[in-house]
Amino acid sequence: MGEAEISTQTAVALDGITKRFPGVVANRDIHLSVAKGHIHAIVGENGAGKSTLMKILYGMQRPDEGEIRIDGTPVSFHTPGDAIAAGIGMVHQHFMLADNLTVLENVVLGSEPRRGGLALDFAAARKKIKEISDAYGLDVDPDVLVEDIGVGARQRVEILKVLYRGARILILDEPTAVLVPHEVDELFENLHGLVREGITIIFISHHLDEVLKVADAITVIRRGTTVASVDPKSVTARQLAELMVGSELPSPETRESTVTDTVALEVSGLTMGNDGGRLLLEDISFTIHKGEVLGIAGVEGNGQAELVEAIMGIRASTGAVRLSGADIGDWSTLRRREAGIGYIPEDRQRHGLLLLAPLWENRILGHNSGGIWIDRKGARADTQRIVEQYDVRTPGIDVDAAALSGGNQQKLIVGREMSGDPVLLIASHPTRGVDVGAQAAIWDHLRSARAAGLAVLLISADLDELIGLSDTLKVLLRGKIVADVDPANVTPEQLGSAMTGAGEDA
Ligand SMILES: Nc1ncnc2c1ncn2[C@@H]1O[C@H](COP(=O)(O)OP(=O)(O)OP(=O)(O)O)[C@@H](O)[C@H]1O
Repeated sequence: MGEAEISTQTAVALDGITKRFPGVVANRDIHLSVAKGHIHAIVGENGAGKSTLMKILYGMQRPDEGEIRIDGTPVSFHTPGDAIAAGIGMVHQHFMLADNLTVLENVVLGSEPRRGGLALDFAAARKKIKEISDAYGLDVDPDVLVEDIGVGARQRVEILKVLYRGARILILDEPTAVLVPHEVDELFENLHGLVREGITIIFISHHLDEVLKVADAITVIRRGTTVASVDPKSVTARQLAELMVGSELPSPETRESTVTDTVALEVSGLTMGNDGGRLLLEDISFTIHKGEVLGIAGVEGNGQAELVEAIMGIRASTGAVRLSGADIGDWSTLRRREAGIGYIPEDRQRHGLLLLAPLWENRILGHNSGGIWIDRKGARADTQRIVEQYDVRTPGIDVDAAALSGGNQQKLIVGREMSGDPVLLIASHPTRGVDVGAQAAIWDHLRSARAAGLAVLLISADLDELIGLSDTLKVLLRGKIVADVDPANVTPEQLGSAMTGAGEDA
């Protein structure tokens, strides 16, 4: 490739990017070239340096070395504002929309310069939104409240928002993590619509099958550096995973039931009131035996969070919750934990970790009765064990949790919650954000704990995970269990449609 050709066709060029953090080189001499109008995927293990690289491209972090060129022109970003001005937009994994505002208001607010209290020109904004959604085939109704639309539509609003601000290069951070299969297909259609109109898309994903399906080019990052650029047509998911890890992967285990007759958790008639006249949970009953994984499938926001909070005693509910036969309905959350409930929360940054505390202090989080006596030595030794056993990539146990990559934070939480042989593990999205190798390792840990008698309540948006791990599978829709599904005989597509209520009346 000659220089001239690169400068006319390359939307983004990263040359020799290096970024150091204390004890870690997050990016080491990265070279990446993204062709204009391509969908370019970035894959790599947890902690490989993907997010850091994207933060550098979006002006959230400054590189220590290296050059960024946009459409051939060298740029230097100090803030995301600089990146946005250069035509770069970022869609984060956690949507940043205000539920109680309309789509139009969400798109306009935060992107319109407010001069001297002038009213925003909503008529012009509506016209522009219409133009953008027509041009790119993004189906959104500007006048609905965001709280009334589904996850896939919210994501379209986020994309529209950055296009509205003039982005021509979109960075998407694990865009499919929260979507059900048909929404993934819709998203991919939308992405194809965007690139046809000359938009360039860079996306990070751990879902290698999807990457192979949608990407025009793939770059693999391993331990901070770019190790390969591959053509999706010429590799398999397994080969891609092996490039990420740098060695061959073990073969997955087969399914074997370990369900016993001993009831670990019994939930009966669990009901939680009222969100504007609608029950958040309605008459939920099930039992989980020792050695059993009970999976709950559902589109996010259908009562999963409330169910977990009710069982953990975080939110009030009626009905009964029994752990190993004891009625724990009146117990505090801490007492429930001490009685043997491990809890992997949905939002690891808000509820799972103290980001500004070192890893070993995070080991104690939620597991200490509040007395003044803290067993530092024990906590440190056990943190070291978790780091090794769960392959948490970190310079040490004294760094703050905030310094770990997302996937490594997750591995730390899983390791902590599996410590001390819990009776019951409540696992909300236990492998969200972890790479395929770490996911297989966490599944192995869960399977062997299950074989030793652990009962697991599994909530996950990853349908392969739900189907692969669950002994019993139930579908939660609008706060009710609407279907029992046999995990041995269901495809992700069938499960996906049960989750959206498609088979509800069948
Ligand atoms: N603010 C920070 N301070 C210190 N170290 C950091 C910081 N941000 C990232 N790191 C380290 O840089 C490395 C790369 O992290 P990064 O978040 O870029 O990985 P990633 O590939 O996005 O991982 P994941 O798939 O888990 O999200 C990791 O070792 C991480 O611990």
